[in-house]
Amino acid sequence: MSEPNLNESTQTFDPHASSLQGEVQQEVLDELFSIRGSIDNFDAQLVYLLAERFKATQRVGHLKATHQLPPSDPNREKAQIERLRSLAHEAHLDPEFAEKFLNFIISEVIRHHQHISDSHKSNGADA
Ligand SMILES: C=C(O[C@@H]1C=C(C(=O)O)C=C[C@H]1O)C(=O)O
Repeated sequence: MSEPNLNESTQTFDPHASSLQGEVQQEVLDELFSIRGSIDNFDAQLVYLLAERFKATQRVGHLKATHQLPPSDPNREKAQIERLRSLAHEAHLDPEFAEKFLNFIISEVIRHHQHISDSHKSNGADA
């Protein structure tokens, strides 16, 4: 996985941005900022993980387009959802949320695959 780098948006990010400044005791804010530091690290990992997942699914999209395969694979999705729900249960994450999250990602992947397939066809690759 590629390493997060310090680009403009990460350099200008203010980890202490808050609507609570001046509203609560400094002690409380300090604890909040400390917890938010972890949240920011998790968010960065999520973005980089998702980017790697999309790189892999793009490869699947090109493979499917080359071999005229459909963008979605409902049986694969069913198996993934069942597995993810079980993992979520083990991890004390709401399985409903895990399923919704995976479906959200998969629907974006299918959209990409449709796009790849359309471009492939309009480039005359299947002629
Ligand atoms: C990536 C694929 O294409 C689609 C997207 C999936 C995903 O994002 O995991 C799973 C199944 C397919 O509907 C695949 O077939 O493996």
